Amino acid sequence: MDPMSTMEQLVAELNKLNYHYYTLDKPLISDKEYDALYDQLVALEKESGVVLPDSPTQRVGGELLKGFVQHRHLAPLWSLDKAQNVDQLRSWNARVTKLVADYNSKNPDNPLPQPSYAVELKFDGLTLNLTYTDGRLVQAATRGNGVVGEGILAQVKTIKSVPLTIPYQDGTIEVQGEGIMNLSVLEKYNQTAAEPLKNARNAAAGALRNLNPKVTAERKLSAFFYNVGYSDNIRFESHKEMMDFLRDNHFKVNPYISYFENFDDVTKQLEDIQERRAGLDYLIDGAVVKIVDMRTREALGYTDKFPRWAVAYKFEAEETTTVLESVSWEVGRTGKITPVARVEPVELAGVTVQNCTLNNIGDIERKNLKHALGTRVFIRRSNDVIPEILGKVTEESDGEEIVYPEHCPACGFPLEQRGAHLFCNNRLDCKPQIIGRITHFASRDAMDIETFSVMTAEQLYNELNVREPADLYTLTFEDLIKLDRFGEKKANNLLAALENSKDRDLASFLFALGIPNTGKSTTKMLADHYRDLHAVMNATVEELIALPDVGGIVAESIVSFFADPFMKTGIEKMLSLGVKAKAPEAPQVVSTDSFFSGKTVVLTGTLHQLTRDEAAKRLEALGAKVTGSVSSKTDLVIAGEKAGSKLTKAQQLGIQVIEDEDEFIRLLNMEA
Ligand SMILES: NC(=O)c1ccc[n+]([C@@H]2O[C@H](COP(=O)([O-])OP(=O)(O)OC[C@H]3O[C@@H](n4cnc5c(N)ncnc54)[C@H](O)[C@@H]3O)[C@@H](O)[C@H]2O)c1
Ligand SMILES: [Zn+2]
Repeated sequence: MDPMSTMEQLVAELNKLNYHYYTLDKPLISDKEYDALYDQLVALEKESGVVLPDSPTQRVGGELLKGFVQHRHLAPLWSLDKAQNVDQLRSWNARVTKLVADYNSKNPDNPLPQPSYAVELKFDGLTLNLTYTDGRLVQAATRGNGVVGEGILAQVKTIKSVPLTIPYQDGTIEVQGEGIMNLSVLEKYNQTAAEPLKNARNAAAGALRNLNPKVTAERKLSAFFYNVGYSDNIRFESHKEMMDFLRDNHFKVNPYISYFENFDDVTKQLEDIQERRAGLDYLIDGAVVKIVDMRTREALGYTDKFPRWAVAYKFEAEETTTVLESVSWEVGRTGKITPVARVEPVELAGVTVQNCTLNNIGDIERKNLKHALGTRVFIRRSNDVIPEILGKVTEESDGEEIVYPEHCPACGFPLEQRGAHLFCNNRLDCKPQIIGRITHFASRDAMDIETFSVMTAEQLYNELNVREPADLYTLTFEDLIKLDRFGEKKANNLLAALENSKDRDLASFLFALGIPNTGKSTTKMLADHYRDLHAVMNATVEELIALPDVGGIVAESIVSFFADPFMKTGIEKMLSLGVKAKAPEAPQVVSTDSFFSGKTVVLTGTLHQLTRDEAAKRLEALGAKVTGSVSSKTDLVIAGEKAGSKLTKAQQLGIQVIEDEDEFIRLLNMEA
């Protein structure tokens, strides 16, 4: 195809994509894919020197929706030039530096300062432009086509952090920011929504451009503000001054803004932001680098589309689209069946993605994926987690049905549906469940059997008939040495690791058993509370529910786990083979007649003869309750060296204080 026709096609395609993205808030492809097409058009325009009249490279944003009043921005709203990598960022900086040098050679009397830089996060949401007149919010608008936007005042007013009035009352200003939906809010919303939202950006944009402000309010949006685009009366000298103004006027400004004199430090900061990205509660698609000095900004000016004094550094995309090819079903150690999607291989965030999670059948239904085989879907991968399918690209398009299995794919046992999940109840005879249980038992947080892996579990299952964790403790050197890939050393290592594991504490042992719905913190709490394996095994639901953080489901899971004769026999077998399931350290008998018993004690300052932790343990053993802060309920404060505010407070409240460490030790020992 000749370049001209390619360009025409690209322009038509991109304009269609823009319409779906900007006007309908329902993108047809991912940003990553869009950017690739866009870059292709830019390259062709550069090569040919021709720019078609309706090329998207010449305009900002998209068409306005009908139904909203139009708002003409007092100053235009821009798009941002972008850099995909550090080289492109350096080219931007080279252009800036050159323009500044040119300016200075023409204006030697009043030169611009050396460029210095502000680095901000680039929020992925919807641009907001708020108009305040004499301190009152009078209009809020979308960016629209950059010159005219849609008035969405009622919608923006539902954002609780947007100030309706501000202290600054000197005429009219326009303030720009980004309306966003926090990821935690999106997750919560999706838990109960009839139609889950696929993406926080479109969720925010769709909510703000909904004619019904009640819908906007339900989405609980937030916003960050980063620019004063227009003002009747106020001029800023620097970016910093502008940010201070925004903060002083109660706008929510993101805390991650940093300033640099040196361009190399800017690139370091970008790496830092990239590392933080996964921990943020909102989407960012990059960082924005801006020139700090306002006079320099004016001198650099604007192209048709963006300011020359700022650039967006784009991060690797976390979202793309691909075709859902098939679904297979995996059996976990609790018998839970998890659907795993196979997709057409696609590059995403530096790796080739082929498998995605679908969580459970409830998830398939909620995401409207039941008839999605062979259709295009959005997938998302953040950090190292397994990519997730978000939903169909076009809700209307139907593909083949995902057929749910009726029998366990591993053992053929009929499956049972509980809530959103399918389960294979054939616990004693379903290979992946057994392998999963044994592998979990051996894992680091459980029995910590070194060098043990899934492969070991499979080999022991296949060749030595190991069917449950207890069988591990019957293995002999003669058994192991027969196995493939097992030399003398490896066999001895495994036996030694097994021997060591017998000394693991009760909490780890309980965790190793893999009680459904019961994680590490719960097993630790159980061990601390009961201090004895048989006491945990005999606990009743009523008893368990009374414990901290144990709900009905967890209590039921624990009781029915230990009611299972198979589990009981396995545990007794392990005990007889030398597993100790040792109670946590700290004395069992709590003294009731000591100086400290029944007293609420606060430890503060530095002790020299023992650590604060040790002191707390000793006190608890003597029947004291050790707490962190001094209040009227405190009976006694032990003040070590450099004790500060807690000591002062104790003195104010007239609480008994022991400041002499020797005296404290004497009292502790007296009771021992
Ligand atoms: N998937 C699709 O079909 C599709 C279609 C069109 C556009 N897009 C995406 O949109 C991008 C085009 O973007 P655009 O012109 O709307 O926006 P842009 O990427 O050029 O960025 C400009 C916008 O960034 C926002 N921003 C966030 N944080 C900021 C900060 N700290 N300082 C200044 N601005 C900040 C502002 O709202 C501003 O309007 C494309 O790169 C593409 O990824 C996708
Ligand atoms: Zn099975």
